[in-house]
Amino acid sequence: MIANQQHPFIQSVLHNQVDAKALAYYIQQDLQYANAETIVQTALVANSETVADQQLFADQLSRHLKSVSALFQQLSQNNHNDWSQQQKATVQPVTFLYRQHILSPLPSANLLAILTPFEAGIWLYVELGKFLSQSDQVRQDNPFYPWVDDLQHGEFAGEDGISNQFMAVIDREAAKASDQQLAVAKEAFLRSSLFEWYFWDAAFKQITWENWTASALDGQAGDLL
Ligand SMILES: Cc1ncc(CO)c(N)n1
Repeated sequence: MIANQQHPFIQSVLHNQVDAKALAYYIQQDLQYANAETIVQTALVANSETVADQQLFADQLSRHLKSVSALFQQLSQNNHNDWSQQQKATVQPVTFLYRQHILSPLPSANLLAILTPFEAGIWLYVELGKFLSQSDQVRQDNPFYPWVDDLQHGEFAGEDGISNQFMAVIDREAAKASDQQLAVAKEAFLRSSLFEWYFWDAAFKQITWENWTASALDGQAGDLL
């Protein structure tokens, strides 16, 4: 989490120096990540054992779909990007890997396994939102302001926010899990935090499959992009 706070992309937000190309890449790739989150949330509904859990996940899925388009339209407008062009971008390498990471536990049909890597991303976003908001440096003229505002005042943060509600489900399910299931869940949580860092990094450098291909094929793969 601290590494995420210190990442140059987040630092550029803090200093109102977000690069327009990095933000455009972030918007397009996060929309693709959000589509994977939609699939994860349908699996959470499908694998719930009570109507109360089904309702929790279905209600959040509905809010997710509303906020995804509202927030990303606002970010696109702030960044002078055409909203109609943002939703059909190629899924780039890091986005591809992170999506696979949150989708991979779906066949397990296990609530703890499916919820943990997905909630880790929400938790990290809430914490980063808090970090940026408490810095008191991100104002309305900052193109990333709607993101910070959404995470602080939206449905995610706070005592009764969805992140805490999902954490409570994780704790409840963890009490019934085997040591091996707990170890897998913990690893999945940490890997999501790592993927979050790489997601900022990919946006900061606008990493594409073309970059990866050139880097691998021209034999100058020195720095891992
Ligand atoms: C990459 C990423 N992680 C977490 C969230 C929170 O839902 C998001 N929208 N995108």
